[in-house]
Amino acid sequence: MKFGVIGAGQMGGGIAQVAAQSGFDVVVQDVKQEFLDRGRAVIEKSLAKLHEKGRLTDTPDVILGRMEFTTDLNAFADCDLVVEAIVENEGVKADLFRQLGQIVKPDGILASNTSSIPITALASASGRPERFIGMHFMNPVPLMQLVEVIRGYSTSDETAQFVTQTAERMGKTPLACNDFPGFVSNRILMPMLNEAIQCVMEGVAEPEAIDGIMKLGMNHPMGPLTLADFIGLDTCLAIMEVLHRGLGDDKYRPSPLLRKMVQAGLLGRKSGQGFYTY
Ligand SMILES: CC(=O)CC(=O)SCCNC(=O)CCNC(=O)[C@H](O)C(C)(C)COP(=O)(O)OP(=O)(O)OC[C@H]1O[C@@H](n2cnc3c(N)ncnc32)[C@H](O)[C@@H]1OP(=O)(O)O
Ligand SMILES: NC(=O)C1=CN([C@@H]2O[C@H](COP(=O)(O)OP(=O)(O)OC[C@H]3O[C@@H](n4cnc5c(N)ncnc54)[C@H](OP(=O)(O)O)[C@@H]3O)[C@@H](O)[C@H]2O)C=CC1
Repeated sequence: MKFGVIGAGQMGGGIAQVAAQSGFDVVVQDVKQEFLDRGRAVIEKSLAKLHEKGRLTDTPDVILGRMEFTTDLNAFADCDLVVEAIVENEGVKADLFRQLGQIVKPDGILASNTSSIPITALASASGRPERFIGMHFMNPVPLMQLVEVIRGYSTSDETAQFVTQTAERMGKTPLACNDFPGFVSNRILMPMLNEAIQCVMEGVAEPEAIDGIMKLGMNHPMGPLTLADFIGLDTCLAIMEVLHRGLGDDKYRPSPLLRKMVQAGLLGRKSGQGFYTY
């Protein structure tokens, strides 16, 4: 199977890595060579770590040998499945899917790793809504079990079955849900992270204490502010905006502090500064 991934950021890189670990031939595309180089370096580091722990069936070199890195979208022409993992912005994703619908072979399946954006709207933009689906991996992809599989209004049974089986071949556990803003994962997770940010703004406690309370008191593996920094505060804000707009309820209003931090360029781990310094 030929597996395409668009975006060599934290999610795209992880998806491409796990696809190659599973034996698929993988093409990764990003807009600039420097993003591809950075993505490849992250994959190499992750593979080295997994190899050291005896968790790979092939060597990192063999796995990397199945991967091709390119800035050319035409490289997706003969892909059986293309998963998009670019910025969480509906307009930008829709533009990309409009192009991909023209490039990828007619029986190829297109999928979005979006955290929250309506799958049905992206499916319409692609011009092949029956062969379009949400395939939502969790961060960090090499370590997390779940793939949320989201059917759009016109997604065919064959497409859903193919993507479910592909997720299983990647060693993941696919779980199905319907096309509502934020699906299940982020409808439940993101308001909690937003509330933790609101607690910082209102001075309820220091960030370390908020995270410590949720880790020690609720057995969460990461505190909510550490997790928001890890996901990216820009992505968290984009998801809250989709929830707020899409569900029309003020309980999903993004915290003003979250908005302000994104405006200031404090995006969390990826920019070196968020609630913590990296
Ligand atoms: C926003 C969305 O749309 C949806 C989302 O994805 S929301 C985010 C969902 N993800 C989460 O909630 C993650 C919550 N965090 C966790 O589950 C855990 O902290 C974790 C699995 C990330 C890390 O596990 P951990 O037990 O806390 O410990 P940690 O010691 O940091 O890491 C375990 C090992 O994995 C390694 N590791 C971390 N990331 C890795 C990666 N990408 N590849 C390979 N190895 C990795 C670490 O280096 C570490 O190795 P050592 O044991 O040799 O030191
Ligand atoms: N972060 C997370 O925890 C999770 C995120 N997601 C979703 O995955 C997607 C990607 O998120 P994430 O990996 O964190 O983001 P990143 O910012 O790490 O990576 C996005 C990558 O896509 C590139 N890109 C932007 N626009 C285009 C384009 N038009 N064509 C090709 N590449 C492009 C970016 O380049 P540039 O740097 O120039 O913008 C960047 O390299 C989002 O939809 C997000 O909601 C899903 C699950 C978890």
